[in-house]
Amino acid sequence: MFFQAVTLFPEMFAALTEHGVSGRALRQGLWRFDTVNPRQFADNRLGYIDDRPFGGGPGMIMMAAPLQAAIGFARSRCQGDSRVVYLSPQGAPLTHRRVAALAQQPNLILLCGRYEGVDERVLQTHVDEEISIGDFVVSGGELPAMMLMDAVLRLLPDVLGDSRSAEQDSFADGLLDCPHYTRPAEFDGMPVPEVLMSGNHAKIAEWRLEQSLRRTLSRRPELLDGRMFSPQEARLLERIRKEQAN
Ligand SMILES: NC(=O)c1ccc(NCc2ccccc2N2CCOCC2)nc1
Repeated sequence: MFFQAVTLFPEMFAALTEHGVSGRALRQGLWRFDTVNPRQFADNRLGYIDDRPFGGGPGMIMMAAPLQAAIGFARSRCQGDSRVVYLSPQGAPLTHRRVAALAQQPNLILLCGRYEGVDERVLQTHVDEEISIGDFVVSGGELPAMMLMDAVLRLLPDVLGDSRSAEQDSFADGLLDCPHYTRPAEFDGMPVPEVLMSGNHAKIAEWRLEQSLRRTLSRRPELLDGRMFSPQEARLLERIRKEQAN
C-alpha cells in the first residue's frame, strides 16, 4: 500500500509515520508514504495557492491549478491504479466496510483541504471519492486523512502482527466491542466478571459475544438493522430481548 498525502502540512503525518503500530509497519516496509505540497506547484513566485471566493464570503479557497498539478505528480509516482480520496464534511460516511474496500487499493492519494475548502472544479475532475469521518468540522483534512490511513493500515496483513487480528476489532463483525479487564483481579473494590477467570474458553467467548450484543443493542441499535445473525447470536439476542421485555 502506497499512501500519498497532498497537504500544506506534511510534518503532521509524523503522528502516523513516527509512532505506534503504523510507524513500525512503515519501518518494516509493510506500507509506503510520501507527501506532495501544493505550494511547490504554485504558478507564481510567491507560492499563492489560495484566493478569495467568487461570490464573496469569509476566508479563502484553495485554487484548482496547484492542486491539479500536485495530484498529477502524486499519480505519476504510482505503479498501477491510484485512487484520489478527498476528506470533507460533505463526503460519504467512513465505515468499516468502506475502510475494507480502500484497503484493497494499491495506491491511495489523500487530498487534504485547508482554508475554507477547495475549488469545486478540482473535485469534479480529479477526485475519485469524497469521504467524511463524521458529522463535524476540523481545521484541515490532515487529521481525517490520518484516521482513514490508520484504519486502513490495521487491516493490512502483518501490520497488527499475529498477536491481534483486525477482525477482532469491533465493527469488523458489525458489533461494538465487549468490556475488557486486566490485573488486579479486584480494583477499587470492584471484581472482574467470574467467567473471565474460569479458563472455560467457550463460555468466555459466549460471554464476550453476549456483552457485545448487549452494548450494541443499548448504545447503537441501528447497527443491528439488516445484519445477519449466527444461530448463537440469535439465541443470545433472544435471551437479552426477553430479559429487557419484562
Ligand atoms: N468530517 C470530516 O471528515 C472533515 C474533513 C475535513 C475537514 N476540514 C477540512 C475541510 C475539507 C474540505 C472542505 C472544508 C474543510 N474545512 C476547512 C476548514 O474550515 C472548515 C471546513 N473537517 C471535517
